[in-house]
Amino acid sequence: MNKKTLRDIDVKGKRVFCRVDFNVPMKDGKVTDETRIRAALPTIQHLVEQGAKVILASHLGRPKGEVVEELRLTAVAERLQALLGKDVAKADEAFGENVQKTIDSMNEGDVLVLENVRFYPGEEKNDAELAKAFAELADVYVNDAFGAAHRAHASTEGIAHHIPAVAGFLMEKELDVLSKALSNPDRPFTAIVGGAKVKDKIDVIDNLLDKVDNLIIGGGLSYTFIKALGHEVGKSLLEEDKIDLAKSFMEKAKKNGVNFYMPVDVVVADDFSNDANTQTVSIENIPSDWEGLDAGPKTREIYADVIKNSKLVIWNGPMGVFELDTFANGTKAVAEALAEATDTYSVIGGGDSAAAVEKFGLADKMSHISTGGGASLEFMEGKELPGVVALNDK
Ligand SMILES: Nc1ncnc2c1ncn2[C@@H]1O[C@H](COP(=O)(O)OP(=O)(O)OP(=O)(O)O)[C@@H](O)[C@H]1O
Ligand SMILES: O=C(O)[C@H](O)COP(=O)(O)O
Repeated sequence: MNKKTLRDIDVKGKRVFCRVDFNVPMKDGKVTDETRIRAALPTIQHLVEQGAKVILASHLGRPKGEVVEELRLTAVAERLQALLGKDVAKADEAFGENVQKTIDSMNEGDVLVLENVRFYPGEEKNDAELAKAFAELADVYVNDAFGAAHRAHASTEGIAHHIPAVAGFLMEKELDVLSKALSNPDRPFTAIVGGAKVKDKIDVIDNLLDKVDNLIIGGGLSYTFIKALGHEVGKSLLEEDKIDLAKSFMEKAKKNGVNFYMPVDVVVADDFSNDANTQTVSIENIPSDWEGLDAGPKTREIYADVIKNSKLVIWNGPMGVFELDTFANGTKAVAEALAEATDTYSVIGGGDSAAAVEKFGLADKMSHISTGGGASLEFMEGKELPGVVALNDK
């Protein structure tokens, strides 16, 4: 990586403003998935061990510049305290006089969690004054929030222009894995793109077609491709205005010598529910009143074979409506094939695909599960991440 990291600086006795992504799922005031907190531990532990005064900042949810009681970071700070096994203080604001006083009284190795940075309208606007106010709290800025690196906000981008700014260990690892995958991949290299809409995946499919050996299309976006082949898709998800684009992707695959895989059979249902009537049909025979919600058994077998014969697989987006058990088999087949393919390096692109492998209990069998949904997608699209660009060059 051409950016400075924690390894390049001495933090002893320094006040370190460390941006993390503690945007974790919550229910009834409790953290329901602490993956992102755990992922930030190596950086936090390093800062503690090196004797820094550790000031942690994060957003939680989308409070839109206002204080939303349920989106305070108090429960998150409690989880962090339990995971770190040491006291973690929590401020009720993210900058200002009170916060300054708390920081003045910190000792080396102390940890403080600031309040949700999105309680302030200036955060998402990347307001220069707010960025300066954050910077005044600290001597050094560490960005470990890969999941928020695609956002140019005051605590992810603006602050980096005021004090020395480096990447944390999680940020470094995420960028290393994803850049190696895209710039110097082990081959055969397979990308699996699923999820709901073609429109959200246009740039990622386009960019991947220049890099991969195999492209697998699945999930709701398959139906626009099935329609592009001239078949009817019944009540399945279809983006009429993207049919020509789907055709152009198939042509680009051919031109680039990329093996293009899409479903050959699908599971259709008469209702969007677990108790729906279902049948498996080939893509030429989707009944007009039914909706395709999962990959069929032949498709699953083909996808599993491609995966097992790959050296590197990156996966973004589920193969069906995996949240409903009746339609989870396609997504599960992909997750299981990745788990069984021990010679294959698997990169799960955050978001729903990460939730799916968790749900199937296969998370520990994957080589790398990104903590970034939107961020990993934008990276795979070939876009620069503002939170990374703003860091100091090596
Ligand atoms: N055949 C289908 N019909 C309708 N919805 C589908 C189908 N297959 C998958 N989905 C839904 O797609 C949703 C996820 O797709 P979406 O494009 O929103 O995000 P994603 O691809 O998971 O992106 P990320 O992984 O970055 O969060 C899931 O909720 C899943 O139920
Ligand atoms: O959950 C995420 O993808 C990140 O924390 C970014 O959150 P955002 O989409 O609300 O900016």
